[in-house]
Amino acid sequence: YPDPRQREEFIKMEASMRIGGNVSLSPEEQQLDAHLSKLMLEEMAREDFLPALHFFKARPLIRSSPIYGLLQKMPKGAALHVHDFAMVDVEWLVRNVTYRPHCYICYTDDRSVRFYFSSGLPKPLSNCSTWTLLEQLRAKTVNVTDLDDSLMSYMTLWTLEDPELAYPSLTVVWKRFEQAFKATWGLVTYAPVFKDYFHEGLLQFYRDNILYVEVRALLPETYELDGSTHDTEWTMKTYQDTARQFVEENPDFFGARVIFTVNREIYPALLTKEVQKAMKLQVDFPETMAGFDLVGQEDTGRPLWEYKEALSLPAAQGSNLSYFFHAGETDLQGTKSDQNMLDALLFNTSRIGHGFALLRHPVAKMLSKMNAVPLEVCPISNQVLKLVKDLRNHPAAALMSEGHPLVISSDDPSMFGASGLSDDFYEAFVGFGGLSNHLGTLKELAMNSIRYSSLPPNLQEKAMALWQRKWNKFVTENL
Ligand SMILES: O=c1[nH]cnc2c1ncn2[C@@H]1O[C@H](CO)[C@@H](O)[C@H]1O
Repeated sequence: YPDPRQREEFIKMEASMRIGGNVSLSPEEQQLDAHLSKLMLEEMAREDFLPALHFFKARPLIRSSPIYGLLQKMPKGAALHVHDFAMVDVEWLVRNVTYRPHCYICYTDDRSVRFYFSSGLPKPLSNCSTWTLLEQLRAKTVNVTDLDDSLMSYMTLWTLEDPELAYPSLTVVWKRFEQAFKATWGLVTYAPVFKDYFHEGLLQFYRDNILYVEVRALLPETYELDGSTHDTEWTMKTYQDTARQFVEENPDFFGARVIFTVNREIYPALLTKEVQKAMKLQVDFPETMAGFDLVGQEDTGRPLWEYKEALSLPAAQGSNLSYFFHAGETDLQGTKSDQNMLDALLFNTSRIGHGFALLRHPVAKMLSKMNAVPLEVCPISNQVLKLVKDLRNHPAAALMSEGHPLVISSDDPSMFGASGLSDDFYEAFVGFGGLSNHLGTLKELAMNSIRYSSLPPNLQEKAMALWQRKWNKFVTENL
């Protein structure tokens, strides 16, 4: 006959192992927590459990849920995993950016679009129609709203169609995903737009109650109307200036740092130059440069190990360049890329982007836990990019239950129709634990995002103090 006291102890033990399991709550926090539990019960009693639905179908229901309302108001800390050109909703790109003068458009053979700002007719692109000035196209168009809606649809995966029909396979969804970035490219690399885009991106995160952002950035050349270009340093400096300006305008925001990224299609011999560039940026922009990463589809890209020579340079040269590798964003087991998490850890990565495959790699999992190398978990991204259907089955649900270090982020909110971090927090909070989660979970997730940021210790302390003030205010205002 089982001993009921021992049973009680085991249950407590599990609860305390969870993320947030040991966070102590003030009387006010306990009151809010009780309210939150009631809301969670209601959420779980719904006929459709929202994290089990595809986000494209769940979004309107999520947005009207009281839990979402709270999560939106909650100070969520930092967004540590977001990509440069997927921060701002596409509505802003179309309604603001494409209405600026000198904006040309062409339609590609594979049903996408390209944009380019130019004082004269741009040079023709292969596999693209002739360039048309958007202003003229709109003047000739009867239903401009339809035209604008169609422009938006090229720059996001978000659709009202059945997502399973629109994106039947991983290959298809990734192709459309990269197409959407290409469609965005000519708008966001136009120098005047580049600045405004980042400012708007910070604003959208700030409005979602996030106080600090780390951007994965390709740092491309940007161009002007006359076709002249600016180099990587310009791009980096513009990030720095824009972040500083934003903090001046909004003193309760903590700023932004940049993780320089290169696509993992690059030839290994060519990565050396990129890593050297990263080391130089680290010296020239110590305030803003956070580190280096490789991006793009992991299954089809080169495994990290093929880049080992280039990636060994910083240590050999005494550079303090940090790594923030994407790794384990794959479903394929036993492939070369399936070792990326281990290799990321061997290269001393500061965090792991995704780590979706971690449960299948006990050694990598142990190293990540022992060395406190957190995963950047992006629930909606993993669902839309077809790694998991029902978010209750996301590996992070298990990892959260055993207190594995992780943070929640949104990856590419504009691509998925998400906004800031709130949608991903909803999926994580409700989907990865249901009633086992509580206010302590949310508190620890938010604190993790500051603790595991690339900010130096003295700034981390300041950011944490700022977050704590906001948190206390949030708690008292929502009792
Ligand atoms: O979830 C992701 N995994 C890997 N790469 C990504 C993800 N999201 C975006 N990018 C990469 O970042 C570039 C834009 O900066 C995109 O072109 C894409 O290759």
